[in-house]
Amino acid sequence: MPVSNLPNVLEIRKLSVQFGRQGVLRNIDLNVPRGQTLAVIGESGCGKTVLLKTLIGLIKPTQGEVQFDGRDFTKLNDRELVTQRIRFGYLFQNAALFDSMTVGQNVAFPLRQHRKPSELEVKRLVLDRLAEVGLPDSVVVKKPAELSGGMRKRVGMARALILNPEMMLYDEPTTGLDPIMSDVINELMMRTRRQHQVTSLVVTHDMRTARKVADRVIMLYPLTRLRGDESQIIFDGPPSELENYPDQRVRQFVRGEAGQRLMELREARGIVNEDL
Ligand SMILES: Nc1ncnc2c1ncn2[C@@H]1O[C@H](COP(=O)(O)OP(=O)(O)OP(=O)(O)O)[C@@H](O)[C@H]1O
Repeated sequence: MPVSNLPNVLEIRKLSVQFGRQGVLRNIDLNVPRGQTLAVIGESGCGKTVLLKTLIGLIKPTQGEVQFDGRDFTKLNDRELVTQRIRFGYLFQNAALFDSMTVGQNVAFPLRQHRKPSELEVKRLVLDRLAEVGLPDSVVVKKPAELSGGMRKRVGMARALILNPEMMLYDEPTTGLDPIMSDVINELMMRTRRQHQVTSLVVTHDMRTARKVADRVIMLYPLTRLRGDESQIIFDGPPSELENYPDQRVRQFVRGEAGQRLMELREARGIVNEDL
């Protein structure tokens, strides 16, 4: 069955997030079918990470609902949130490993926090997950500082997978990695989807990642520069439609062209036909 025919696991309704007087997200409506890999793109500061954090209750929305598997996350108390959050695996932007712990302790951390495993079970699961992300047993005793950026991301991924999440959230999974290591991470995300049948949401600037791993892409636009009350999601479709999409803000973003943005900056500064 095509992924799009599956029921929604995530339903976001009229979601708005505001910090003081700064509006970041406005009236976001989004349904994500179970098993889909959705990439969220958009320029720096448009609210991609805020969206991700709001989904798992790390940020409270000003308005709206986030239904995961039929449960409104915005209505849960802190204790319920902790229990529900283990259904998500979160790969943070910089892998966010604990520097003072070994790799083994980092990967085992969620397991020890939320279950009561025997030491034998911990060892087996940690080594399994590390093998799954292509890391040898020998890294278990190392500290994160001794690893390369790509290895740290993979350790972060092993940790995110240790409790068998239903949904994976990736925040800039390839940022700061060379093209080969980025592709290793892309392949791992695809394998994780196949092996664990997870739904995935990938926040990324990396168009290679969006094109390769996603069934569907949404592009968010910064609220401050939206025209009137148009939707903040200015693109929603398969990656193949990005390149020639009629909205030039989308085309220029995916092609990495500054055109529209330069014009807006010139307009804001009252400059016409001049270099910035
Ligand atoms: N906890 C917070 N308190 C106040 N403002 C915040 C908070 N978190 C994010 N912001 C603001 O919200 C805006 C959107 O931030 P966000 O991190 O979601 O952007 P982004 O699209 O993920 O950018 P990038 O691609 O650079 O990571 C920024 O202006 C940021 O300063």
